[in-house]
Amino acid sequence: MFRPRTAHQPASASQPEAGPSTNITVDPTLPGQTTDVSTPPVPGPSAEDQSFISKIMSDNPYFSAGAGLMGVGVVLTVLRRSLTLGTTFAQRRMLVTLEIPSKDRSYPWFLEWMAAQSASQAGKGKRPMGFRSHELAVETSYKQHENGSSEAVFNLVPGPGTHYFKYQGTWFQVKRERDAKLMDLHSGSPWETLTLTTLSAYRHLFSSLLTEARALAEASTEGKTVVYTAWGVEWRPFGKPRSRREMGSVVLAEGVSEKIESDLRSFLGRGKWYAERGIPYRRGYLLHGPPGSGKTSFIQALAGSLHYNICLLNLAERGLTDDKLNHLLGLVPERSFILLEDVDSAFSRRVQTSEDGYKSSVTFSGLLNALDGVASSEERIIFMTTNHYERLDPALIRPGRVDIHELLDDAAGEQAKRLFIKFYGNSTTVNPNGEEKGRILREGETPLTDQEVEDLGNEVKKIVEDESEKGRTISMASLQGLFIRTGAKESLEGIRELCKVQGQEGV
Ligand SMILES: Nc1ncnc2c1ncn2[C@@H]1O[C@H](COP(=O)(O)OP(=O)(O)OP(=O)(O)O)[C@@H](O)[C@H]1O
Repeated sequence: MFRPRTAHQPASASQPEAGPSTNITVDPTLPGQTTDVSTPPVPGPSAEDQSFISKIMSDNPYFSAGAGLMGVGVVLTVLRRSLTLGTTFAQRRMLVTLEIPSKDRSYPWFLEWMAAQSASQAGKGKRPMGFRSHELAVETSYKQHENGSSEAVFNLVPGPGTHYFKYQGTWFQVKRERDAKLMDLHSGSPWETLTLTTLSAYRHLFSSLLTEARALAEASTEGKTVVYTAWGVEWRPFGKPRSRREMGSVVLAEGVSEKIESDLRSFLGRGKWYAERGIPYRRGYLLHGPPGSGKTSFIQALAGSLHYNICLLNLAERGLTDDKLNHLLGLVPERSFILLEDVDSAFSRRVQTSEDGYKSSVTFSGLLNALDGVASSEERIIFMTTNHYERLDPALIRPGRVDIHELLDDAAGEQAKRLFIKFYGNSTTVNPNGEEKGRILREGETPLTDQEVEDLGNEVKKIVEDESEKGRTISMASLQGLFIRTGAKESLEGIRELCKVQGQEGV
């Protein structure tokens, strides 16, 4: 309360001085006045206030409930945190995970294995693996029948998400994750990862599971030749694996096939010998000759006979650069031939131009460097084919790059006879895929005796030789086409008609 100063009061006494504690003299007669007032530096709740708060806390049910809830929340948070930590710790100690990125070779093997498990369980009437999930993916494969026709088989496998399966009595979790942001730049497919988890004690099952998956993948290509083509900077199987072509189904001039095969067989397995002498471990073969003389068929048959696959490379492919070529030739799948077809069209004038005028970015020196493969000491078997030997640059076919040059020509008399017997003989015959089958007679055709086949074969030989003397030849591919279309006797006249002036294009 404001009071006016009285006359007897000294001015100094009535004016408070600055300071933490100021003594003010006031009229003691005034009620409610103290003689010594201390001004506290920080205002705070008085004892009265404190007792008020605690009273509210204890008396007010809302406040006490809130405080209780807060306490429960804190406890739960602590529990949850400890549980997470505990789980992580337990996971680290007790669980083991295996990551298979989509880049890895075992990735398609494992998916194929999962598809096979699913299919076999479904076949046994059980609920197939992964069916518990609502996220399925389809893995389509082809099944080839005895008669050569093929049928698409759809296998449902667990799609992206988490799934469980049992292997050798142990539960596994498999997480299939797809990263929408990450792309495999070369294949254009989304980046995927499979993470397998199981108990640490069963970690050894990972390797047996992957071995089983690999064996299954290999079994599907057993007896087949896989043809790979370049896909960006990696090799990808082209189409389904093909049945191996029998060596006997490709009829070459006397001794040619045996010569190449024995050279290759003696090269294989001599890596140490080459390494000791510092020679790059590679062998190059050039098969040249007119179209339809069996160059590609022979390479296929040779690959089949040695249980090799084929990496087919088209040098005129768009986007193929020196770097990519070098990379591809350095990453050839094991047990594979590299096949460069029609190398003449690629580099006949040291500039590679495709039919539509597209100029490849692969340079001639880039090809030579890639073929030499300075960086690689791995086994390399390179086959090249051409219809125009004379157009090839000598640098491309010099020794060391091409070790064996072999001409596969139009049919010689003896070759034509052997092919005739293969088609019309009673013991063995070949179908167009080169598979040896029992003789299938055409409608109204009477089987020939062995003697008749031999006699007709000799006639075929004579016709081909006579025509050849006149400078008229026939390709093996044309003979094959004729033998497929006509009966044995009619084919003789057909051969005469089909013989062309030597060097004429076409089969
Ligand atoms: N010597 C042969 N023996 C058996 N069949 C052959 C022979 N030559 C060609 N053929 C048949 O002809 C067809 C074409 O043969 P292939 O593609 O191997 O010939 P190519 O010499 O590689 O031809 P191109 O030079 O045009 O590539 C195939 O179906 C094959 O079975």
